[in-house]
This record gives sequence, structure tokens and C-alpha cells, in this order.
Amino acid sequence: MKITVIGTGYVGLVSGACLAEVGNNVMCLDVDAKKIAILNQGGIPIYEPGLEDMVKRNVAAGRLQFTTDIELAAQHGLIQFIAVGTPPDEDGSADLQYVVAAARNIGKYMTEYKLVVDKSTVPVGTADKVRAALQEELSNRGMDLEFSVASNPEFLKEGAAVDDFMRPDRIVVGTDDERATNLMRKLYAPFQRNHDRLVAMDVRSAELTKYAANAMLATRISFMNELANLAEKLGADIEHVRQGIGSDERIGYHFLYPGCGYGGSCFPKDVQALRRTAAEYGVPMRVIDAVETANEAQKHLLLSKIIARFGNDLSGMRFALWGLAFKPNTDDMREASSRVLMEGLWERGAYVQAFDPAAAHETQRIYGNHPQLTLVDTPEAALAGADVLTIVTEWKVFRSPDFAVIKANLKHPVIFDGRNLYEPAQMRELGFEYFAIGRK
Ligand SMILES: NC(=O)c1ccc[n+]([C@@H]2O[C@H](COP(=O)([O-])OP(=O)(O)OC[C@H]3O[C@@H](n4cnc5c(N)ncnc54)[C@H](O)[C@@H]3O)[C@@H](O)[C@H]2O)c1
Ligand SMILES: O=c1ccn([C@@H]2O[C@H](COP(=O)(O)OP(=O)(O)O[C@H]3O[C@H](CO)[C@@H](O)[C@H](O)[C@H]3O)[C@@H](O)[C@H]2O)c(=O)[nH]1
Repeated sequence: MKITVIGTGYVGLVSGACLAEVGNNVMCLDVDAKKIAILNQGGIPIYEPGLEDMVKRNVAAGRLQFTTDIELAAQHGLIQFIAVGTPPDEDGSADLQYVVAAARNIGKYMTEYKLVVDKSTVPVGTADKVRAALQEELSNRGMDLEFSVASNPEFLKEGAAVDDFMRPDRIVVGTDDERATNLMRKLYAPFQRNHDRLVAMDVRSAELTKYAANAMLATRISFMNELANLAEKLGADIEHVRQGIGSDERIGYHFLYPGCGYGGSCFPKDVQALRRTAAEYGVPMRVIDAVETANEAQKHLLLSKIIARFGNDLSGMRFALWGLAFKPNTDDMREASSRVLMEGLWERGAYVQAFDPAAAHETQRIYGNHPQLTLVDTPEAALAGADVLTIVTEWKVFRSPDFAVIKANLKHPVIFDGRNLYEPAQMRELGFEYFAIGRK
């Protein structure tokens, strides 16, 4: 099938590549000419494991192309995926300007039936706005063309995005007409050869399902974070508690890892947007309110632990920092806990020597040449001359380091670990003061 994907970010580029991989003819459109130029030169503008090979393979096979030409893109795909950003507006609601602009562009240039699919995470009711914007553009041109609008929220995780798209747990498809339903079933048939993973519903339910999934996962994390804080005070070990509850099939093991808060481009913004929608409709969402408040506090936890140990004046101290990205296997720094920590340390006069396998470039873009930040190329280089070590992202490379090297480099053998990478008892044996989250 001929498909257009509008927006070539994490979701658009992965979706475009994966849809091409199963044989579709995909055109990816972006308004960011730099991104398209990189892609057209065989590069990849983001770090995402497995994506580069897939993109190259499909470009070479003639199934995947990139453009900034809105008219070409609007005419190419029978199915038009909207995968542009929906960042939080000032009041926390999702900013729909890019989604609406994408819809208008389709309306301006389409010449035959189109199925427009919202893949961006959008509040309930957005499909109606997309429909209205598109219809208005058609009316301006005096055109009477048929089109459908569907919702197909995306559940991929950064760092595992290609695999998540190719082997989804479920494919949520919200449609309000049969033509759209049939097209979506046909499109997704190659992704569900073992069994039917397509969960069909109406558009509004599909839109809400996305927020429900993210809010539920964020709730589990905030719940575990608060429980970890309690365990620490009680002399219990959250790791045992995690295993003790995760073994209950009704609870399960996923997303029960406490840490220094959840970040990324999705949980924080989607929890906020859901709160906003609920407030608009006058429906109290007390649980979700608390999920966000708890997470804000958790992002400050490492800093609190540092202050409790070294005092509020950290001037002249040098902190080695392992991990910057909001999670491993990505270069994404959006809402990363490392930012809260670094900014808190800087405010108190400290220096940061940071290493991240992928996010250094993005960090530099955000902070420029900050006088209290040095970005280095290896975990060891971050340790050189540092007072203590802090860990914020659980990249594999940090899992079994040479502790002798760490000790030899640090002025104080102290580690603040926001992701519970090591065994506290072993760390004590090795002579470290080890501060983790909810561990004993
Ligand atoms: N990142 C994730 O892991 C993830 C997962 C599931 C869902 N989502 C949702 O998917 C959406 C996109 O997220 P993302 O992380 O891929 O965003 P992103 O910021 O990485 O990419 C968005 C892209 O859209 C482009 N764009 C903006 N307006 C455009 C227009 N009118 N025409 C063409 N291109 C345009 C931007 O230039 C940018 O390249 C968001 O709603 C997000 O909440 C993200
Ligand atoms: O047990 C856990 C699991 C995750 N996290 C943190 O939660 C955040 C989000 O992690 P993850 O969900 O793996 O990353 P995202 O790429 O943001 O993916 C989420 O957000 C996407 C965008 O909506 C959805 O598509 C995915 O299904 C959903 O998992 C990160 O900061 C993690 O460190 C924890 O603290 N504890």
C-alpha cells in the first residue's frame, strides 16, 4: 500500500521504516529540512537500535523515501499517518498545533479518498478537530472529497522501538467507518501472523486507551518509588518486596523498578494531559494527580541524599555522573532525571563530569558549553578527579564496572545510585558508602 508518514521523529521514522519493511511504499514527510537532508544522505537523526539498518535496507529497495514536499506527500499515501509532536502547552494540555497543521496540509493537496490516521498521542476529541480542519481546507478549495479519520495510538518504547513496532502486544485501532476499519486491518495483517493482535474500537476509546496505558504504567512506577522510600526508613529492602509482589500474576514484574523518577517525552506529558482533560470535564483524578506529584519529588531524591550527606553548599565539589538520557538505549533527554540533578548541583556550586553512551550531543545542544559541565567519552574519564559518583541511567556498560578503578579515582568512596545497579552488601564490603533507592 502507499503510505505517507507525517513527522519523522522517533515514532514517524520507526513507523515508516517498519511499514516499508513489510512491503509498503512509504513516503516520510517532515518540515525540518535538516532532518530530511540527513535521512536523504543515508544518516539517521536519532539514536535508536536497529533503525539505521532497516532504513538503509528499505531505501535501497525503493520502498522508503523522505521529503519536505507537502503536496507530494499528501498525494502519495492512501493512508496518511500523522506522527508529529504533541508537546505540553503552558497549562499541561497537549498542544495540537502540529497535528492540526498536518491535517490542513492533507486537505490542501489531496485529490482522492484518504484515510487519515492519528498516531500521535492526542486527547479525546482530536479526531474531530482533524476532521474539521481537513474539511475546512477541502471546502476552501471547493472540493467534495471523501476521507476517514482513524486513531491508531503508538505504544513503542524508545530504545526498543523497532522491535516493539514489529512485534506489538496489541494494535489499537479506533475507527468510525467500515472502509477505515478494513484498510487498517489490511495494513496491519503482516504484523499479526500468529494471532489477531488488533483491538478494534471507536475513535474516542482508542484515543483514551493511549493515555490510560501510560498513566497506568506511570502509576506503578510512582507507587513503587514511594514504597521504596518507605522501605528505606523501615529497614526493609524494596528489591525483595518487588520480587514478592511481582510474582503475583495479577501484579506481574513489569514496570516495578523504583528509581530517581520517570522521564522521557511521554509519561510526564501524557499524565499531565490526562489530568488536564479530566479537569476540563470536572472529573476528579486523585490517583493521577498524586502520580505526578510523587514523580516530581522522586526526581529530586538523589539531590536530597547528596545534600543530606555533604550539606547544601557543594561549591568546589566535582560529581562524576554516569548516564544522562532519560533511560538506556536512547539519546533522548526530554524530562530526564539527570537534568534535575545537574541543575541542582550547579545551583549549589558543584561541577559535573558526565558520561553517556548516546546523549552527550543532545546534552550539549541543551546546555551549550555550561561552565560547570564537562562531557567525557568514557565512564572512567568521568571519574578522574571526581569527589563522588552519581548514576542516573542504567546503561549496560555501568552494570559491572571495575570497582577498584572507581575507588582509586574518587576522593570519597561514595556512590549515589538512582537505578539500583549494585548489591548494597557487596558495595559495603568493597568499602563504598552506597546510597541506592529503597535498598538495605
Ligand atoms: N517518542 C516515543 O517513544 C513515543 C511513543 C509513542 C507515542 N509517541 C507520540 O508520538 C508523537 C510524536 O512523538 P515523537 O517522539 O516521534 O516526536 P518528535 O519530536 O521526535 O518528532 C516529531 C516530528 O514531527 C515534525 N513535524 C512537526 N510538524 C510537522 C508538520 N506539520 N508536518 C510534518 N512534520 C512535522 C517535527 O519536525 C519532528 O521531526 C507524540 O504525540 C508522542 O507523544 C511518542
Ligand atoms: O520500572 C520502571 C520502568 C520505567 N521507569 C522509567 O520510566 C520512564 C519511561 O520508560 P519507558 O516506558 O521504558 O520509556 P518510553 O520510551 O517513554 O515509553 C513509554 O512511553 C511511550 C510513549 O507514549 C509509550 O509508547 C511506551 O509504551 C511507554 O512505555 C523512564 O524514565 C524509565 O527510567 C522506571 O522508573 N521504572
